[in-house]
Amino acid sequence: MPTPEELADRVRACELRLHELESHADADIAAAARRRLVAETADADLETIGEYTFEAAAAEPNVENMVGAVQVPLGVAGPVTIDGGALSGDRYLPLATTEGALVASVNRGCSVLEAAGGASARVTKTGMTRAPAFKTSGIVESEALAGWVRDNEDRLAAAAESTTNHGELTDVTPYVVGNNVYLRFRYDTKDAMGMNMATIATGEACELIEAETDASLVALSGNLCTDKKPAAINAIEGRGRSVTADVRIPEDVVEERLHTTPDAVAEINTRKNLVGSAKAGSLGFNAHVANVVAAMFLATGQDEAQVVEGANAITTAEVTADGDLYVSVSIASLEVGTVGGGTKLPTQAEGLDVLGVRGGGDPAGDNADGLAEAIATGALAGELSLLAALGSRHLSSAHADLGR
Ligand SMILES: CC(C)(COP(=O)([O-])OP(=O)([O-])OC[C@H]1O[C@@H](n2cnc3c(N)ncnc32)[C@H](O)[C@@H]1OP(=O)([O-])[O-])[C@@H](O)C(=O)NCCC(=O)NCCSC(=O)C[C@@](C)(O)CC(=O)[O-]
Ligand SMILES: NC(=O)C1=CN([C@@H]2O[C@H](COP(=O)(O)OP(=O)(O)OC[C@H]3O[C@@H](n4cnc5c(N)ncnc54)[C@H](OP(=O)(O)O)[C@@H]3O)[C@@H](O)[C@H]2O)C=CC1
Repeated sequence: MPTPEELADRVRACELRLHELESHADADIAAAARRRLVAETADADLETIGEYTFEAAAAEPNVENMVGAVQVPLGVAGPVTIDGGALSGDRYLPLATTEGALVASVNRGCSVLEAAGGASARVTKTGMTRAPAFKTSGIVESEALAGWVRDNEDRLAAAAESTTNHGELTDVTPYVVGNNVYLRFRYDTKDAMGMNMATIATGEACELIEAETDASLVALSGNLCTDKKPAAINAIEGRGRSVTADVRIPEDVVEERLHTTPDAVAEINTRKNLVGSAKAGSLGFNAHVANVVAAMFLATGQDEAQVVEGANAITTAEVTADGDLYVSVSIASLEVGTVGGGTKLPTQAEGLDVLGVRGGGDPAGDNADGLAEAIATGALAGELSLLAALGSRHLSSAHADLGR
């Protein structure tokens, strides 16, 4: 086995390319060799980046040109009682973040949820989408293609599902724009977030379409999916899991633990999260759902670029007839999995263990539903705490005390 320095020398001599080192040494030595080369070029010390605790080989499906690992501090909020469709009982919520005051805020929110008897959570819609773009000769052929798709959903399902043991095609919706046709395939991907699964399955279905119609495939992803970009279609139609968490909090709990009133929280929610967001043209009618989505995504091995879709959330708050505070958070497009992607990495798998949702669920899909419910509960806690901090005018002092 060559040493890192010997491998680095061979790259310097142009005998090997930077991404070929794993073919000549184990993954840890390859990473060490790359670190040397990068440190030399950047004139930087990368010692801490090299102090990772898992075997580099474990990350081979997740990263290329590995040089080490970035460590993000991990905190927990809770425990909080969740009455979910898939997840029930007390859970600590794992949150990986560098934003001081965030975990404290979610923790305070969880303590309020506890004092109110816990949160309820349910997944209301499931489906990962992929929408290839087809080119036709014009509207006559576009309309014919849309018709062919509607008449042949069974054949498309058979082709798509031939590539997966778990995935099920649930719907194909055509969208026509002149000589462009976008077919939005939707799959139940069970416990997988499902982007690889849906992409591979859709590729197979596209071969059938090209064989049977005159349309030609331009791109397997035509952006109407929509992955990793802000898009109203996800906020309206959902993508991944559509999930809601809610709670009803007695007035005295709001006053004692949040230093504000149900009226103040409801008014701030309307003027900030609803009217303010509408005026801004935002898709996120919430305060900071992305904070919890991002922190729990990092902690549990989700695809962090999909925080974009995870921020498509609406927070509602109202005072009930007997003066309590009702608050809900509905995330329209939360793309989560408990198998595949980054979920197998050792620290991320332990993050899933904190919630009790590592791996495949029984029945399949239950663990990913449970993860979605836990994230929605964390988002609810975060919304409550931040809305209350705005009500009690504690936002800037909280961040001055904890975040600097
Ligand atoms: C900071 C607090 C919680 C203080 O809140 P407080 O009520 O003054 O604190 P407290 O000392 O009375 O403690 C209350 C509870 O908070 C928790 N707590 C308190 N301190 C800690 C700590 N060190 N570590 C862990 N948990 C903590 C804990 O649950 C504690 O209960 P206890 O366990 O003691 O019975 C509150 O002021 C707060 O939540 N502020 C809001 C901060 C926040 O939500 N920041 C989020 C990021 S803001 C942002 O990124 C987005 C933004 C704002 O730009 C979006 C927008 O435009 O809206
Ligand atoms: N390809 C693309 O365009 C994109 C890819 N990604 C990346 O895709 C990855 C996620 O894709 P994803 O398809 O979720 O993961 P993987 O590609 O890692 O595949 C997961 C596989 O796990 C198997 N599996 C085992 N048990 C279960 C179960 N209980 N439920 C569901 N599947 C199970 C399935 O195999 P089987 O299918 O045989 O049933 C499934 O295909 C991430 O790394 C992400 O970053 C992200 C965006 C776009």
